Amino acid sequence: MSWLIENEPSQQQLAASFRQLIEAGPIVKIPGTHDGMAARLAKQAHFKAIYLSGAAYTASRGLPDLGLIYSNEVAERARDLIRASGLPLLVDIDTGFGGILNVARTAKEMVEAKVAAVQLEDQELPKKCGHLSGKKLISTEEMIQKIQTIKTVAPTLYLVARTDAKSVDGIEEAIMRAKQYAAAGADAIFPEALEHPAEFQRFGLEVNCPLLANMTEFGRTPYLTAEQFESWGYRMVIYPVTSLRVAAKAYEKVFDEIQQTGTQQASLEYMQTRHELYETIRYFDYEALDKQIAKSVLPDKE
Ligand SMILES: C[C@](O)(C(=O)O)[C@H](CC(=O)O)C(=O)O
Repeated sequence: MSWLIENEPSQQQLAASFRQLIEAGPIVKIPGTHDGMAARLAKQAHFKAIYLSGAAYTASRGLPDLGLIYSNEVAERARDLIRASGLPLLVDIDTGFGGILNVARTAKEMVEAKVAAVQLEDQELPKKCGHLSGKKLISTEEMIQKIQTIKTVAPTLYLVARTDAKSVDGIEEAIMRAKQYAAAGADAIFPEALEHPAEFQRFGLEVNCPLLANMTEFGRTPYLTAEQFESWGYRMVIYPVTSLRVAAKAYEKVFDEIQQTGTQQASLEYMQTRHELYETIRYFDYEALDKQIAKSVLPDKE
């Protein structure tokens, strides 16, 4: 799918595909794609759904993940990813960007952007990365109201409710909240920052609802495979910040090389070539749309 040259599914179709993927199994591996290029490459790698991470989105703007952003900004990036890939997108909407009315506005904007699914967390503002210390939670009642609001104003959105309670009040509280969020209408539960396989397993046994595992890097969760999560009953696993971390390290390295040597030549083999780049974004199909643009011929050397 590419915005101007292919038909784009509707929000309802994308949300239904997302739900169907989760229900049908096997576990859905959902990579974070922080921009349109990453979204297209994820599609090229045959992923069936993609994720827009709050941490990666904010970092891509040079900002910390501390609740500094607004729903319309995230919706705009979400729209880019959907236009670029045509894939069902799960968006991290943090706390919903405020209180109940802000949650309602966010949900509406996500539907307008053709987002298939959203992930809402039970932290207070300013929110923090789930794997850091010092988080504060809103009450279970307030989170339930937020969940019900989304279901009322945007019934087609697939809703993943995240609880950060494990690292604040312990696993019993996290399980209790998860059950209440599912009863309030959440389609799936995301238990954040679990630290041991036994905790993932316990959640799987006690919470009777589709579950999402967060396989972020350098966090509290040990590196576990999609197959392991699946064996404990999980239906989705996200790799939220991977694309951004890998890309950032790569350009950190090449910037250093240019500073040190005055040329980027030693890095050419790690780059997407001009040809590969144009293939990814379907450059020539866009060019062909306008007969006034002469068809480009690429230099032999890539
Ligand atoms: C899932 C998450 O909310 C995100 O923004 O992608 C983060 C990821 C991270 O900071 O590594 C999280 O709070 O786990």
